Amino acid sequence: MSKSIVDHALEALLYEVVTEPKPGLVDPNNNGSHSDMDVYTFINSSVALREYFEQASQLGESFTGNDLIEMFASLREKGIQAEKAMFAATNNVNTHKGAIFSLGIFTCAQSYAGVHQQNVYEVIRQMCKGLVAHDMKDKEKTNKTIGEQIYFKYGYAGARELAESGYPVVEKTTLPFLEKSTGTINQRLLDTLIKTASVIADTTFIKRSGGMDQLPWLKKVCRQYFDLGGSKTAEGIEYLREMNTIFVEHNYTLGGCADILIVTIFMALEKDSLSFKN
Ligand SMILES: CC(C)(COP(=O)(O)OP(=O)(O)OC[C@H]1O[C@@H](n2cnc3c(N)ncnc32)[C@H](O)[C@@H]1O)[C@@H](O)C(=O)NCCC(=O)NCCS
Ligand SMILES: Nc1ncnc2c1ncn2[C@@H]1O[C@H](COP(=O)(O)OP(=O)(O)OP(=O)(O)O)[C@@H](O)[C@H]1O
Repeated sequence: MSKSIVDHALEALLYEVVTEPKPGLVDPNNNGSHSDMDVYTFINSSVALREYFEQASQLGESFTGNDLIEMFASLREKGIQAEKAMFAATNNVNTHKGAIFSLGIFTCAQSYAGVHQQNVYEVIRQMCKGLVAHDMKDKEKTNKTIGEQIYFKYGYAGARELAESGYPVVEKTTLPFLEKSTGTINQRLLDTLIKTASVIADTTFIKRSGGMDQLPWLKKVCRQYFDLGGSKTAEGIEYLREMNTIFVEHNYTLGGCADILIVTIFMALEKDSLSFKN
């Protein structure tokens, strides 16, 4: 088992939650739009997930079959157990459901890619081939998850769609953006979070804002943040605090963007491109 991959997965979870000020999301100073959790809940949840990331990494290292869809099926079983471990550690609060899915995929795929000298995004595409069709075949299902409801209403498959396409947004946009960014790690991660919010459609935001209509507004405020100089200016930071106030008023959040930030941090740590850069 590759120790550093597991360490990087846990570091990615913790780097994300300590980054502040984040609009709507939990950070050390503020619970954002999440009254049922705080930064300590996230620490408990992260530590409880170590075993899962060890299993995900081990699976990627040891899988010898030809069909990576089978590796993903096996990862998902472990993911379902990990969700139980998360709920047990958080008093039944959903801290890391999206991260169990996305970061679990990255941890497993990166381990497999290391052993087989393959491209991690290509490995993910092979693992998640047909995922949306596989998960979204029952329109009549009762008790649909938010992701399923959004898919059947708008045809957008959120976290599953990004996984099936091999996270092009990470490979082409958020990771290069983070790698080029400068400043403290906090500044670089804040800018990368807002960059992420300007390029993906986050189903937690769609759910909390009641549909797709507020997505153009979100893109506009992200642009405004960068026009003000982003995390390197006092105006940019003040704007994030104002965004947080608006997010809390409307109960908006960016849970999916946080997950994409987490996997972006994970890849940057794996590539050793996240040290302090002036
Ligand atoms: C696909 C997942 C994320 C959940 O699906 P669900 O239908 O509940 O989706 P929903 O859209 O509500 O999203 C869940 C979480 O994904 C994250 N997310 C939202 N949008 C995005 C996005 N565009 N990109 C990445 N992550 C996103 C958020 O954290 C959100 O809370 C996963 O939990 C899952 O497969 N659940 C089924 C049970 C399972 O197999 N669990 C084990 C997973 S390894
Ligand atoms: N720092 C963070 N703060 C808050 N949420 C985060 C953070 N990082 C990641 N997330 C993601 O946001 C999701 C939580 O969103 P949300 O609270 O809307 O879900 P829920 O608890 O299922 O729904 P609700 O609270 O509406 O009942 C988690 O799955 C988690 O992956």
